[in-house]
Amino acid sequence: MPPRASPPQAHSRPGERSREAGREAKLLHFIYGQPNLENIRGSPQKVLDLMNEFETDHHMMTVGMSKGKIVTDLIDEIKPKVMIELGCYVGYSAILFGDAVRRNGGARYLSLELNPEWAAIANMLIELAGLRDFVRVIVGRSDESLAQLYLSGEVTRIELLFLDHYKPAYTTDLKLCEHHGMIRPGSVLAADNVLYPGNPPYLEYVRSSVQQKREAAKRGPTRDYGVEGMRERTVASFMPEGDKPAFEVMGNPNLVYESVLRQPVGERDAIEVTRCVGVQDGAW
Ligand SMILES: C[S@@+](CC[C@H](N)C(=O)[O-])C[C@H]1O[C@@H](n2cnc3c(N)ncnc32)[C@H](O)[C@@H]1O
Repeated sequence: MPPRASPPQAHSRPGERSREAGREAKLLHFIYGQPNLENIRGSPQKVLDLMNEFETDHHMMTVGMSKGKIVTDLIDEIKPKVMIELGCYVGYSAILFGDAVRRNGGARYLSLELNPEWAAIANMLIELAGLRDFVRVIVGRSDESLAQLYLSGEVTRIELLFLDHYKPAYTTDLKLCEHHGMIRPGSVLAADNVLYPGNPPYLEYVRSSVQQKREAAKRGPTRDYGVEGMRERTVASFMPEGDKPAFEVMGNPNLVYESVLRQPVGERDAIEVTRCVGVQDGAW
């Protein structure tokens, strides 16, 4: 069964932002149809401003400005050479964060996206923003792309990872990175949508002690998504029904995390910022 392109479409009510099918391509026409296109070319901020303007009457799945600021502050602090995001969509966060990584002396922004049409739209906007040589959109499912990045030697360590894709895959993708030794002291994770639509299994995992994770690991490696506490609609988004992670993973329960919720004022959602601060020796 082919992957579902987007979450089930809700019909918009009068006064609500449009959820019409194909609005991602409409965004591209809106931006490329601007009379002053040459003024916009090469300016990430001008492209983002137009995306924000389009969002005033269209529902888009972008991280937005207030939550985005939490991540750009992290980029200013960490100055990653390479940053990875899971879930590109039409490129809003790739442009916002890719620009910040470049400004901070970084080398590359890698954006992993399942849907090739949205990846193509993102690429056109990334190009317009002048980030074509800096941001690379990798089409495919995140677990397979992460494994490929590791096995090819392109990424052996996570500096800063932005998680914003299939909600049940946050924990399994993190465990996959742990399994390959990509998460080390100093690695930072920023996870979007942890309050809305919510991601209880991920929050539980990153807030668990080493002891609690060792206990849970006694059940052995899993090849299942944890979906407890998630809405059916969230679980049914993006991935084919009955999908399983590509790999059986265990993770590394010995990693010590410090995790905090960062919720902008007036925002119903939040970003969970998790720092790996150590490794505890010992078997489990
Ligand atoms: C919330 S949107 C990302 C928004 C984007 N980060 C932004 O702020 O502009 C989620 C995206 O994740 C993609 N996605 C869902 N599951 C995925 C997976 N397993 N691997 C890669 N991308 C996935 C979806 O196709 C969608 O484009």
